[in-house]
Amino acid sequence: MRVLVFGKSGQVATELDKYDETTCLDRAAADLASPAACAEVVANCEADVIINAAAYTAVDDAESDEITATMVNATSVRMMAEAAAHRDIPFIHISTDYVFDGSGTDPWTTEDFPAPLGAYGRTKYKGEQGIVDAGGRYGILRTSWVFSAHGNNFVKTMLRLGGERDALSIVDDQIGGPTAAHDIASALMVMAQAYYEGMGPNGVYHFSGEPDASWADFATEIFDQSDLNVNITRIPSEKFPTPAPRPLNSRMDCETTRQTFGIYRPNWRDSLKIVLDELNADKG
Ligand SMILES: NC(=O)C1=CN([C@@H]2O[C@H](COP(=O)(O)OP(=O)(O)OC[C@H]3O[C@@H](n4cnc5c(N)ncnc54)[C@H](OP(=O)(O)O)[C@@H]3O)[C@@H](O)[C@H]2O)C=CC1
Ligand SMILES: Cc1cn([C@H]2C[C@H](O)[C@@H](COP(=O)(O)OP(=O)(O)O[C@H]3O[C@@H](C)C(=O)[C@@H](O)[C@H]3O)O2)c(=O)[nH]c1=O
Repeated sequence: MRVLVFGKSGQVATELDKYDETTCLDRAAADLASPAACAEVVANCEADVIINAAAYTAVDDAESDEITATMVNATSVRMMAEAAAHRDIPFIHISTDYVFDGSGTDPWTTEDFPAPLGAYGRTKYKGEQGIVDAGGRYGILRTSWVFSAHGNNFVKTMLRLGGERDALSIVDDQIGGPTAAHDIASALMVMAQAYYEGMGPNGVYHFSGEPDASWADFATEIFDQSDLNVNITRIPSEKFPTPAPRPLNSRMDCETTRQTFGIYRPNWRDSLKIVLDELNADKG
């Protein structure tokens, strides 16, 4: 199986790059700000499966730059999916909990209707719709709160801030599943194999680490596992204003993913240990 990955240096793409089956394209090889050029890459590629791991992920910046975010997260995605459909190549894409409005406390199922609160979520939802409209074979994996030893993420922000300060205020009313990039890559490769064998049904799938937690719970575990002594004040979202509103309820029901692909929710505390070990090994 030959898997062509859009994105190379991102958190998930860095983990996908570790698999023998993958070839990863960086921005120079495929710039998602140029949709026609990306569609051309798909039209001419030699791949059995495509995974798109590139995206405009700066949630707050997207509020003031929705045009670029739309180009990268929606227009290019639609055109790449159309080119893949034309050649009958399965197209696997990653989406986000931020397509939901965060209401209620029940885990979101794949049947629930997205209603994004901000520009990033809006552009990601448009990307999903473009893939469905393209009419080819596809799998969309919605995940949440991604962390890894590479790139920008909450774990690395906490380690940096925890090294500078002895007290932090962290939001405690947004609840979701922290998910390690290496677990997402593993799930994507299981899906890729299924689609390659003609067995993966088209659809949207949910995948997040368990148990569900607040950002404050996540920060507490990061500091515990790192032996950093930081006093955490648990605050409501309104005490931490950001340009983009975040959903309060990001819980995701991952049952269909388990039933369809045999992919289980990973325990994020175990995965965090692996990531912290990797960061420590990089330091030493
Ligand atoms: N991060 C998270 O918490 C979550 C992410 N997701 C989704 O998971 C997927 C992977 O995210 P993650 O690995 O965290 O992403 P990162 O933010 O770590 O990396 C984004 C990647 O996209 C690339 N990229 C951005 N703009 C362009 C462009 N115009 N052309 C080509 N490449 C571009 C970046 O390239 P470069 O290095 O050149 O900038 C980088 O490789 C995305 O679809 C994201 O929406 C879903 C839920 C949570
Ligand atoms: C730095 C910091 C953040 N926070 C809060 C703000 C926010 O509600 C929460 C997480 O902040 P971040 O900006 O790191 O995370 P954010 O960029 O919102 O992360 C999101 O990224 C996109 C790409 C996704 O798809 C989502 O699933 C999600 O992972 O933590 C604090 O409460 N205190 C702090 O000191």
